[in-house]
Amino acid sequence: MLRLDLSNLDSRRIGSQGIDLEQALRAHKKRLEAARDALWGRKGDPAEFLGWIDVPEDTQTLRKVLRYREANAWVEDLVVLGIGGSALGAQAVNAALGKGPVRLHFVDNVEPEPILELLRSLEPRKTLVNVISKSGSTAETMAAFLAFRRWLEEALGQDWKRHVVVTTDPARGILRPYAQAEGLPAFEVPPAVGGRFSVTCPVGTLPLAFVGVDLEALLAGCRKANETAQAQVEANLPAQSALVHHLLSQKGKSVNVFMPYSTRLRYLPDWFVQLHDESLGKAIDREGKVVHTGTTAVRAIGTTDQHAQVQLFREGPHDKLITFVRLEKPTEDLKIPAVAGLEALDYLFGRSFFELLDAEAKATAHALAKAHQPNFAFVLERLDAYTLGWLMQHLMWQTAFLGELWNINAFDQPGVELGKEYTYALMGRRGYEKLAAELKAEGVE
Ligand SMILES: O=P(O)(O)OC[C@H]1O[C@H](O)[C@H](O)[C@@H](O)[C@@H]1O
Repeated sequence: MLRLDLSNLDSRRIGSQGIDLEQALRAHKKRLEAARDALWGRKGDPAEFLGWIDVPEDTQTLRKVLRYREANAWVEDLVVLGIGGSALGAQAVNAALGKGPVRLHFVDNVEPEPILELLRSLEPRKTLVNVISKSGSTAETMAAFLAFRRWLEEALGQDWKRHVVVTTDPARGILRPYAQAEGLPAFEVPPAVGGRFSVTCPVGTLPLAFVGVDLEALLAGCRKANETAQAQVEANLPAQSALVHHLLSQKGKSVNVFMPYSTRLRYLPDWFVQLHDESLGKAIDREGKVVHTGTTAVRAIGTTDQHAQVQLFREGPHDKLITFVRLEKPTEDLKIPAVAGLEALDYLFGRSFFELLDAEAKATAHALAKAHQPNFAFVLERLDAYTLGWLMQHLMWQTAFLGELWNINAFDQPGVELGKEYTYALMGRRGYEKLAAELKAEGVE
């Protein structure tokens, strides 16, 4: 179960910084319905990159993933080589729900020391490498693959092939033909699913199958989010949270703090930051007009960041919308014991850690509201696969709705290309000689 707690956005509570949600829903009903119908209507067109809506229905692929996991019971360490959308979703779900027995490692940077440290800690015979790249061309992932493939081959000879599994586009890029030529097992990233929307396809499900996540439940939660995204505006949770973002951005809230009260959800903000920022930070709208849309998502974790960032959230610039994720029930709880001689702490004696966590979440949200800082919460009944799947698919929908409201393409990322090309030029890639010369003339070499 997932619900929205919008009480700290209410203009009756926080004044002009807030909104009257009921009135806003009425006023924007037509627009939200048009957005909803446009998204559902375009779903079948691969060029629209809305394939993530239907992926949770694909039980056949899930079965294939689960069969692969069963056939590879020897794996003790699974190394994911992937970056951005090819790593962040699985990383977030693993931290929240992964229970082993396999140890999952993510290589999503090219800093040599951590890669060497990981390589030195692994036993090649017990290690499976999952190289994940939709494009099959991302420099960081490919560099890591070259290194891990060599490491496996040096240790295992021709048997290295049993230790690599590829996840990539069914046709495009260099990984697919390479997997075919070498006879490597390979899973697909559906062409109409962008990386940051891919956690429910084998990009996410394959690594998560090795750490015992209930994938059936995760996908069922995603389907529940789809159901709400189809509903009338009054029951359409993604349309509502998107509207909140839209209206608050119009009130100058250009920063979007995403703050789960959960250490288990510590990587969810990283996943959300990519989803939100890459999708919505756009220079040009669908009509070709210069717009520079976007709000900047910021990571925070409660209670930890109460002691680091909340001072700014409360008293700093009024440029923020704060999104909390709160749990209603713990999976397990721990009593705080009474200790003689420390009676000053008797307000804690006999209470539980979850009670304290919950009190801090509510207290902080209320204290922010008192300072007229708008905030709202996704309230999860508990942290399980179904609810997390629901939340993640909800956030994908929220992003898609915002793309519609802002009339931008939420599914491309043209702004990251030039940096990649400069990298190729600096690395001396064939075909980039002219750009390298330009960079040199500009003092970059
Ligand atoms: O899966 P890949 O093609 O390797 O892409 C990995 C990531 O890199 C790119 O630069 C994009 O900005 C991201 O949206 C993408 O998730």
